[in-house]
Amino acid sequence: MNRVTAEKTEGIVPVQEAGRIRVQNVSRFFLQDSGPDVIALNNVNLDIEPGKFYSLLGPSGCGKSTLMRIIAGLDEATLGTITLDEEPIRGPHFLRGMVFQDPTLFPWKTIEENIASGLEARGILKEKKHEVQEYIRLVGLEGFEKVYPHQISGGMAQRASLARALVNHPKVLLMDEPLGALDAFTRMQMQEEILRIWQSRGTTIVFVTHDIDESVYLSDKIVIMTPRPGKIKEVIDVPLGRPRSRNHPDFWRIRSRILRIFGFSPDFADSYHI
Ligand SMILES: Nc1ncnc2c1ncn2[C@@H]1O[C@H](COP(=O)(O)OP(=O)(O)OP(=O)(O)O)[C@@H](O)[C@H]1O
Repeated sequence: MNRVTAEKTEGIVPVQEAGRIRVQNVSRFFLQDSGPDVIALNNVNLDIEPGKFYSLLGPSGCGKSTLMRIIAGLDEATLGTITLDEEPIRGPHFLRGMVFQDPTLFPWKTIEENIASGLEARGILKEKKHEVQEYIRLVGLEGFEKVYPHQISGGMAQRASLARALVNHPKVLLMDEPLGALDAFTRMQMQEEILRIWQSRGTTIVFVTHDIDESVYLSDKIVIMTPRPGKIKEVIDVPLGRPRSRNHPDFWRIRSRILRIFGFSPDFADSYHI
């Protein structure tokens, strides 16, 4: 453990055991009054191993958010089942923490109150209040406890929404394009932060992105999805150690393989967003 990790994770209560998600024969159809019905997901099967970092990668409309919303319990599959540790998913639950592209903080609450809101909703804020400060420290927001969301940057707001999910000790953290709205510099900083927190907490992560390099940099496994109908084309292993170098030949090999799967030439160097 490096010095920063040791400093920032010290005092944090032990993590829940990481969860296993099984997606079995899941389809989601959207019936339209006019125009053809949409097959957002078509017979998707995926076994998400506990404690691993998964990315869902694919172009717009391939069903990434739909799959995340069903895992989160915010939407229901038309066909098939999804389980967390063998328990069927029925509705949202704090054991499946969610972070969206828009940090969705309550504007009238301070950062501290926002992070505490999940505990408050579960009626356990009184006994767990000390943990709020621990998570504020874990995500690097010390000194910003009493400020309101409009007073902080997008990156800081995303840290707050990450802390709000983590304070509930989720078994799984679902992150739907959490870095999509950030500038390139903040985005790279946040990639490091997410890795640091994931490595210290051990939670299973499912992370949606359009960015091939981001998926190779972060993930243990990359789930490649394709649209019309939305389905999984391939699950790619990323057998690279950490920390990773974006310039390492093995990094480039995986990146090139993904570009080829999407039908791009591997020397299509500048446009790695799909
Ligand atoms: N509520 C809805 N009603 C009708 N169609 C929908 C609905 N939600 C999603 N869809 C359609 O389902 C398909 C998959 O959408 P989804 O948002 O899951 O894709 P995505 O891969 O997350 O896209 P993006 O990267 O642009 O967010 C798209 O064709 C979308 O238009």
